[in-house]
Amino acid sequence: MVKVGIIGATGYAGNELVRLLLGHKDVEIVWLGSRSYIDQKYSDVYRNMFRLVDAKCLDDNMDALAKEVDVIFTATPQGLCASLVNEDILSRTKIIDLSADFRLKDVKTYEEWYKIEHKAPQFINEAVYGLCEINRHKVNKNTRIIANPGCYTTTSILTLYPMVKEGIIDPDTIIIDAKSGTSGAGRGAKVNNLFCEVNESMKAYGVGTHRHTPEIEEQLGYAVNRDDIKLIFTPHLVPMNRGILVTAYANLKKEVSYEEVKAIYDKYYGEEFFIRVLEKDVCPETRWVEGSNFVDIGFKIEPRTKRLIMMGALDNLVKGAAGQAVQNMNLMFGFEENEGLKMAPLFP
Ligand SMILES: NC(=O)C1=CN([C@@H]2O[C@H](COP(=O)(O)OP(=O)(O)OC[C@H]3O[C@@H](n4cnc5c(N)ncnc54)[C@H](OP(=O)(O)O)[C@@H]3O)[C@@H](O)[C@H]2O)C=CC1
Ligand SMILES: CC(=O)N[C@@H](CCC(=O)OP(=O)(O)O)C(=O)O
Repeated sequence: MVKVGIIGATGYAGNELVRLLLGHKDVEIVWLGSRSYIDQKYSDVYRNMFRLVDAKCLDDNMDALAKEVDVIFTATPQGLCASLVNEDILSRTKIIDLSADFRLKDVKTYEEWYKIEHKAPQFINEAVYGLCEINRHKVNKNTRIIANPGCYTTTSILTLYPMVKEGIIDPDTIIIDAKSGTSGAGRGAKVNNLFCEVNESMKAYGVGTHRHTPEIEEQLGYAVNRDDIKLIFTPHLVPMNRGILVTAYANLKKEVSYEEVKAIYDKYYGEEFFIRVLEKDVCPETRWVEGSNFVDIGFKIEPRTKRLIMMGALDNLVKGAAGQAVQNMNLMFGFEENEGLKMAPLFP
């Protein structure tokens, strides 16, 4: 059995990790790390775990944890993983970081967009950007650190990547309109996320400044060997618990038919367990992926404006966080990539 520790187990992404790992046949959770609930029973914090998890929450001592487990998940705020990790820890255990600390390859870009000093830049190059469907060849038993992509970026990149890579769209014209359920903002109390602030309303935020913009630009840039792609990314907060919906627009570089675009999506994703390219004229909906590790993708050619409209939906806490992290763990330990992740979406 692979021994697992979770730092940030009491957050939304952490709780989702616990839920998924409980259903994984090769894993034992031995450390539930917290900051605010140390020595309290985990199932008192999350009553969905009553009679399923008997353990108490421990602290976030990564040095001690590294001596006990084979892999540590960090589901913690930006900057924390980088402030804890060191060479001794990485020589003992693997790290799958759900935050953004190791996602951007340029430390200056990270510090500029996150407004925090990076405390472990020496590990940035080593970290693998764990977008499994694109980078799985880079993840294996020797991988020590995974930068697990987040919810908006996973949806945006997977939806756009084949079209950028195959030169169907002009990457300098991309506009991404994204919507997220409120769990995307975490469990911490914030006025903006109170029921009356979110319910029956919708709003854009981080307009022109959201920190996921450079991450999407960087990853799509790798598809065409460029480091200067600039795109617009506008996230919106919507009154639902879970789910991300991305609608992306870009200019077509040439005239294409439905069959040509569909053939490209099928070439990239036809064999992928977790990516479902939908049938003609079917638009992805968050409700059809909720609770699962699936990403649903659809598209429409808009001949009047010579644009392609690409749509993607996933569950921010599963494929956008904990599910993708477990998928990466499976690759790192040589398990079936979908072990513990085969569940069908919830509905209603
Ligand atoms: N929510 C989502 O949909 C997604 C989240 N992510 C990323 O995952 C990470 C966690 O997000 P999320 O679960 O939403 O956040 P939450 O706010 O729900 O949880 C944060 C967790 O981190 C712990 N924590 C906070 N500060 C510290 C600290 N100084 N030392 C130790 N532990 C600390 C908290 O402990 P305690 O509860 O004990 O205070 C809690 O367990 C973030 O980096 C986020 O960007 C990525 C993709 C999607
Ligand atoms: C609704 C909401 O507030 N969402 C968060 C994204 C959360 C997240 O998952 O961030 P990472 O992908 O970087 O880990 C935000 O916009 O900051």
